[in-house]
Amino acid sequence: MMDQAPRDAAYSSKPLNIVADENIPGLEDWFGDLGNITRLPGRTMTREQLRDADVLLVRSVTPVNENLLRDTPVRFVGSCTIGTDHLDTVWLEQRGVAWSAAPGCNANSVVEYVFCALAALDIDWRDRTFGIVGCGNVGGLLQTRLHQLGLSVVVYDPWLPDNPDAATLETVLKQQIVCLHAPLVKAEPHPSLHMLDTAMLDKLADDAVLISAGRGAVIDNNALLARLQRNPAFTAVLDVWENEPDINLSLLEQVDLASPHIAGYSHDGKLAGTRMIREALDRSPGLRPVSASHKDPASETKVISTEQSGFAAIRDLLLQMYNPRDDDRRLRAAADAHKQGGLPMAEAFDLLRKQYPKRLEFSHFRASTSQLDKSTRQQLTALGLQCS
Ligand SMILES: NC(=O)c1ccc[n+]([C@@H]2O[C@H](COP(=O)([O-])OP(=O)(O)OC[C@H]3O[C@@H](n4cnc5c(N)ncnc54)[C@H](O)[C@@H]3O)[C@@H](O)[C@H]2O)c1
Ligand SMILES: O=C(O)[C@H](O)[C@H](O)COP(=O)(O)O
Repeated sequence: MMDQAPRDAAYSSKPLNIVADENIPGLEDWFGDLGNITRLPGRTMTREQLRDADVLLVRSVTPVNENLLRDTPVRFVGSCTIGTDHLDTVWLEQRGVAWSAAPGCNANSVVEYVFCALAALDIDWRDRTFGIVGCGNVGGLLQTRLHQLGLSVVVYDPWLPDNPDAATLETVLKQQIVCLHAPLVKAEPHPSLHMLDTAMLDKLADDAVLISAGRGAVIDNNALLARLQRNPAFTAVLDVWENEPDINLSLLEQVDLASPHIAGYSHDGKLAGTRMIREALDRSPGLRPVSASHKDPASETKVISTEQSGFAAIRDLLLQMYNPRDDDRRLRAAADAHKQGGLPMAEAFDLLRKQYPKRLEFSHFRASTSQLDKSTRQQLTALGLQCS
């Protein structure tokens, strides 16, 4: 991350021309006071569209590199995402273009997705062992939650050898539930591209559950397809895919729970990304600090309850808040429609993401739990629900 002075000093005294991905929520609230905002589809942005832009705001689908920015006046690039693999940060820094991503903005959303995915598959995690690959904001938060739930977890993160749960990749892959939260890294010394190839996938037990919510290409998708065809009892949950948005439809048929890269798409996580980029821009020397007229929307609280007890109660409450089966159903329906001559799959995948329903994080819910036993209430609290 680099907060560096833009080269044009006059830049700070005039309204900014902001070009932004049309799928960034809260743009007007967080950037409207700075100048003009032009909204464009992120996937197809061109250099020509940036010829008058001072600020470029993107999501993960826009490769930001010399090809896009050469000879443009862009002096600040903000990506309202955790991932940065779409940014050529070396080129940006060489050119003195300030940039920022939004570390951790939707980490909580991804962790909630993991528990809801297990609930949707009716997998009682309370007697399973967990392995986490990549232990940053997402993996680290999942690790903390698992500790709070009193569960056993080992983690593989080559940059964090002192993590108290550190283990080899092989050991992590032998756990009953394996969660992938590594970024896509192509460079040595620790590339993650196809880190799970045929040999590594074979380390997973036949009845393992593999949840992938980092970046698609961390798993060799053809190797995963072969493993699933060989061993249908193996459970795969895929939120991220190789070659998004043009995903492998044979793989989609084989996975147990599928979604169009929306693990981080809670309303809270998306808005946090927008806010963090505004804050980064305000810290950027030479850009005008403006009186903040924007504010976070009032928080909503919804009351939920259940007739169930024990794990069934936890499962029921989680799925009332967010049921990944709905995402799975929509993605499979889009694939079926495509096969019958509907939209190209890549367009359908992007449309599902663009039209994603508003999803609130657990903290917005109060569970009416007086009839539940103490241990169940403690687990719900550890998962982040308010209990009454
Ligand atoms: N599915 C989604 O909606 C969604 C949402 C948020 C983030 N993500 C992806 O998840 C990734 C992780 O998010 P984060 O917030 O934890 O990022 P982070 O940068 O906080 O942490 C990433 C961790 O991965 C580790 N790492 C790097 N190379 C590795 C390797 N080869 N093997 C194992 N670990 C490695 C790093 O040391 C770091 O601790 C992001 O980079 C992003 O690509 C996906
Ligand atoms: O890196 C991230 O923050 C997530 O993968 C994010 O949810 C990606 O969403 P997108 O930018 O593709 O809309």
